[in-house]
Amino acid sequence: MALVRERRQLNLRLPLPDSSERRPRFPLPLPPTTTTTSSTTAVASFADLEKIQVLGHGNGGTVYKVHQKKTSTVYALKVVHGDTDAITRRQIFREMEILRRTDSPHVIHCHGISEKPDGDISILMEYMDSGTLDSLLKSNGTFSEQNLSDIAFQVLNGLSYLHSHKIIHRDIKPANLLVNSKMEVKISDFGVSKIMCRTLDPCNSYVGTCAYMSPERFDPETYGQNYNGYAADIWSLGLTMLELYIGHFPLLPAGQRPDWATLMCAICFGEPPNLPDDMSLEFRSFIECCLQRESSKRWSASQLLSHAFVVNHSKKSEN
Ligand SMILES: Nc1ncnc2c1ncn2[C@@H]1O[C@H](COP(=O)(O)OP(=O)(O)OP(=O)(O)O)[C@@H](O)[C@H]1O
Repeated sequence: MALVRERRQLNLRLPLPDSSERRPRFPLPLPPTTTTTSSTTAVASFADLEKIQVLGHGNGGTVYKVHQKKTSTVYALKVVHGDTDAITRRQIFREMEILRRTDSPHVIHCHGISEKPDGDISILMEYMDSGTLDSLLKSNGTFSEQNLSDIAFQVLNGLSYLHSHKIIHRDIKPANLLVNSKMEVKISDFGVSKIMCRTLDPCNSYVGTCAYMSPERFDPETYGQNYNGYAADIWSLGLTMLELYIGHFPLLPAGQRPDWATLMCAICFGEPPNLPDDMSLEFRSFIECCLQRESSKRWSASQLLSHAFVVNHSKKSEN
């Protein structure tokens, strides 16, 4: 794998709205205390878990590597304290709601959720021992087409599952795709995701990491006839795949630190990203199917699962 030279940390999140707008307008109902549901697998007791190390800090919470003392089984435990702000709590409730509903080998599995009387929330998840695709890119460098085809196959299966259950992730990016040592890739972090109640629910809010947002999320009138959000996940996937191949955020020159306006212009009006000469025709076509500026021209997750880039490479992996 080639080394990534000029990789940089971008601040790609949109600024938060004024504090007056930050209170949830429709507070979500509180979930029941200590829950497991049909799609989650109960563990004996949260009290039997021992923290081993901090895996990372997210928006308002900390993720620990833990093990169950009786069985030595290792898990990841996300803990969000009760005194966090309303937006963070709203995000964690959304994540809990989605994790309770989902059961796919390509979506992070939740083993249980606990809520204490003081408001602390803990989500017990399967442990992914190789971190995220973002951390792998930083430590190992760019990915080969063969690896990317396999990654695309897995993420598309996850997205196809989510979309068929009317869930839009809205923050697909390398840092939200977890990996284990078997190179299994799973979609995580549902804090800004949306469950669509009706097919034509509007879905145009500015949430997620703005660099990976599709043109129609900035300008639904121009780029998103009947915009419903599913195609936005495909745009983000296209950018993610290209970033993992070239080693930097694809819509800007390597090393450029963009502000919000620069990013918006690059996404909505900039030239399509330059694709490297040595890229295969199949991969080139796959990226073009994801990065169509007009959302209705983008392929869906299930269509992309039959794209030659995914099918041909997954056939090679079987041999
Ligand atoms: N199931 C898991 N297995 C292994 N590591 C995990 C797991 N879940 C999260 N992590 C690690 O913990 C970090 C923080 O995760 P978390 O989902 O809280 O936030 P984030 O995605 O980094 O940020 P934010 O929620 O602000 O978007 C991740 O970047 C990842 O390195």
